[in-house]
Amino acid sequence: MTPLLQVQGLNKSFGGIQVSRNISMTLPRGGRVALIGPNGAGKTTFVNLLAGRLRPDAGHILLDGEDVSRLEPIARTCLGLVRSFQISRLFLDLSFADHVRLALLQRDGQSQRMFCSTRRDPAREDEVRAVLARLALSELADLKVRNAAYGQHRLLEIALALAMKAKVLLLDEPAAGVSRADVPRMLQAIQSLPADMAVLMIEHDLDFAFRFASHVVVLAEGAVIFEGTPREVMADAQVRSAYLGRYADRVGKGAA
Ligand SMILES: Nc1ncnc2c1ncn2[C@@H]1O[C@H](COP(=O)(O)OP(=O)(O)OP(=O)(O)O)[C@@H](O)[C@H]1O
Repeated sequence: MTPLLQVQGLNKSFGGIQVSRNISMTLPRGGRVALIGPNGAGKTTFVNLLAGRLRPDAGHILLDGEDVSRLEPIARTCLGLVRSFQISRLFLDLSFADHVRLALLQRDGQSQRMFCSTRRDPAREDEVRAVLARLALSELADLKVRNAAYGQHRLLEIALALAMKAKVLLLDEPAAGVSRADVPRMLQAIQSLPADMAVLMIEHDLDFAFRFASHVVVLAEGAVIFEGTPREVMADAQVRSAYLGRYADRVGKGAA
């Protein structure tokens, strides 16, 4: 079966410095993959290439077999390759339910309707409630984004990807900046996403990444240096020296 997402030989340079080196990987339907690596390894650049914010110098990105490498970000989003919404793009004076409603309207190609009609479609309202409930956000339905906590904003970003019916969700450090107490809730939210949605997450918090992922890709100096299960990644000598060092030792001791 064709993998949902296929990345073939992506290269990207900035001013003569190669930041992505011949990156290839696949993501199956429902895959849960963490992308890890040291600072400057090229993780964000890679996600920018996938999402369409950057164009590769060479290589291809195929979604469901269709080459999307030259498409604009919005066209990729419409095909189901969705990057988690950035907090800076939320509307402070709209509620959580409003945001989900807008995402559903956009998904269904009806976003112009919000200007033409104030009538609420009962089926859509059911869906708004279902999306919020899935992420345990029902109680915040009427809360304006302005009055919500940072961790709640980040949960809303995931709710929007759910509403958009993402096939592949790209998450850029979902736990970053979230208070320690809220991290388990974030993990739970991500784990509650539909089983057929593939999720690729960049994450510096390795405990978080390894709890989420069944497969881990390690980038260093722009290239994939290792892929495997969290256990295999922690056991690999090259990965330990390039990146994991103290983390793997700490976890190893903790487990002993
Ligand atoms: N637009 C750009 N122009 C020039 N250099 C860039 C640009 N974007 C990224 N870089 C460089 O590319 C390299 C990889 O950066 P990138 O942000 O992709 O790494 P990263 O793995 O996401 O790092 P971090 O974990 O610190 O966020 C870095 O050396 C960075 O300075």
